[in-house]
Amino acid sequence: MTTSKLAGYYDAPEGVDVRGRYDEEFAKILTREALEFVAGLQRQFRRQIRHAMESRREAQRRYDAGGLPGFDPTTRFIRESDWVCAPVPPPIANRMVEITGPVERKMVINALNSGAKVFMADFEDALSPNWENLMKGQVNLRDAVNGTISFEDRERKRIYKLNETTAKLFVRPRGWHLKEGHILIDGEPAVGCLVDFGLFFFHNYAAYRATQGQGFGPFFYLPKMEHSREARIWNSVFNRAEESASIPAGSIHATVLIETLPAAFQMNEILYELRSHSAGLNCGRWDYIFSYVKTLRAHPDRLLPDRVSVGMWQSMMRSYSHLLIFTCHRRGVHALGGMAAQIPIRGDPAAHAKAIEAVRSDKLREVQAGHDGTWAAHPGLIGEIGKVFEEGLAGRENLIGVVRREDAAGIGEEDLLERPRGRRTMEGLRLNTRVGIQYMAAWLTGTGSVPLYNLMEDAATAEISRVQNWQWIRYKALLDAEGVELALTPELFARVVEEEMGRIEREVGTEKFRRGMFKEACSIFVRQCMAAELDDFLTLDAYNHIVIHHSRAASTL
Ligand SMILES: CC(=O)SCCNC(=O)CCNC(=O)[C@H](O)C(C)(C)COP(=O)(O)OP(=O)(O)OC[C@H]1O[C@@H](n2cnc3c(N)ncnc32)[C@H](O)[C@@H]1OP(=O)(O)O
Ligand SMILES: O=CC(=O)O
Ligand SMILES: [Mg+2]
Repeated sequence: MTTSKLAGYYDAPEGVDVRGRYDEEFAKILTREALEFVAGLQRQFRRQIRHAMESRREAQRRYDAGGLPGFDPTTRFIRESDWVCAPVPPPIANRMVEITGPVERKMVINALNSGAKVFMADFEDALSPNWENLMKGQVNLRDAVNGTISFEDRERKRIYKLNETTAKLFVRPRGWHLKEGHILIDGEPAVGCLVDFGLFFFHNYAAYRATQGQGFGPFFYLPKMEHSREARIWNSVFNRAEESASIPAGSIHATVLIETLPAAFQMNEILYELRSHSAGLNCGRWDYIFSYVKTLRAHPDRLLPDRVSVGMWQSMMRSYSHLLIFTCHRRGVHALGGMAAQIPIRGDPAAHAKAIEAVRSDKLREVQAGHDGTWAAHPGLIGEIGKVFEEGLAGRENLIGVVRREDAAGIGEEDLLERPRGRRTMEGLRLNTRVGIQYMAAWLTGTGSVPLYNLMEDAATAEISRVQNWQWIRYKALLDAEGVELALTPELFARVVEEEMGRIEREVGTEKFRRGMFKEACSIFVRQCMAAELDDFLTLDAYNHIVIHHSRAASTL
């Protein structure tokens, strides 16, 4: 953490201390009333949040002692009884293609104009949560909701503005585990997701409902939950927000990402908790793979094969997505597919065609399985994905009430836990290392999603690289090195890191390598891969490197 001096003061209410850089634009977001609202949420829910995080640790202790996640016998009645969620709001009945991206100004405009039905504006996997990104993100979303957002690219002499028709906005706040170190509430760092949610809701609910939500909304995505008790907190947060804004109960709708292994056993329970606010579930496949390793960190019989081999074709991934579709459709809500990591490739038509084909076949699998819509990482993919889903939906808005997926009713614990099959290789270790370090270097310098080796990388995909290296080192995995088997020792890993750092320098160029934060990224990544105890999240330790506190002394700027 760094400290420097502050130019002005935010007008913060009693008990709230804003330590982030002062900026007049940010001050329009961080008003006394908005901060009061966020502080109110934190004060009302901090006990439950603390309990939920302690429960996560408690569950992990059971898994570390040899236990496995499973269906909860005490909530069998929720899984087995018939109930449905509140009706789907008409403006979001059709969610065929959803584009996602960080809350960066130009990308927000491009995403809203992209032709996708939904834009998921991301404060999470795709964003490095430094103060500037978070606050500018709030400014950008406010301007987008008000319809006034514009961006000038001086170099390219191009002005960006919103089209007549735009995607419906969903906002993804951070996960429960992340703190907002620039805002202290009663002396404690604020809960990151309550800052993201609270500021967005406070400033935008009225305009959003009037201009885009057709009287409904606002809409959210909720990440990285592990248990329905966490969904219960969100439901209470939504109730409080609706009450304080005097809008009808059930106005807010949220899609929960099923992207942790424990949550796969809690799909019904999560929907039940949020049943008056639900907008279905989404297969967050990348965090899900990360969570498989993390949850089963003490189980040497669960080593994953190379990251590239853990696709949706693996039995455990197929079971998880089919169970999600069955559960959502039974409860009357959308079952969203996930993100294919391929992106358009410039300057190599053959590689580009291959990438597009990979995306097309992933999306075909999704719609044929019964997903109502899916994610796109890049505007250049929307046409192709749209075609696949339009054909699959055949004129319908979604497949709720059409595809029941009764065959998934019998998916059991072993199906969801089955270890993915495939080879573990030195090449896999090298790729994990290169990707992990380069992603971390980007994140430390303010970029949360990057193209690497023609794939989209974000916090979730980078987590897989990290925990997979950790798991392989911890259990001295045997890696295939072009036909020879090598046991992965710390010495071998150290050699690989050195060689891959050399390769990164050659690939990015010496100048960029010198100016970037590759060395810092390398030391964070290596420490995490070699740690005796697995770090819960890549970004927890790294976050300390991007917190900059400004003191209240008069500015010398
Ligand atoms: C696991 C998960 O959580 S997935 C969800 C979170 N991850 C994401 O949302 C990733 C979103 N995608 C991206 O960030 C980007 O597409 C990347 C980083 C993968 C690739 O970025 P780039 O290489 O810069 O893309 P590229 O140069 O091809 O961009 C071309 C144009 O498309 C725009 N663009 C690219 N991706 C997006 C997007 N997701 N949303 C809006 N606009 C986008 C660029 O801004 C650029 O616009 P311009 O022509 O007006 O200048
Ligand atoms: O957030 C999505 C994921 O795949 O992780
Ligand atoms: Mg995720």
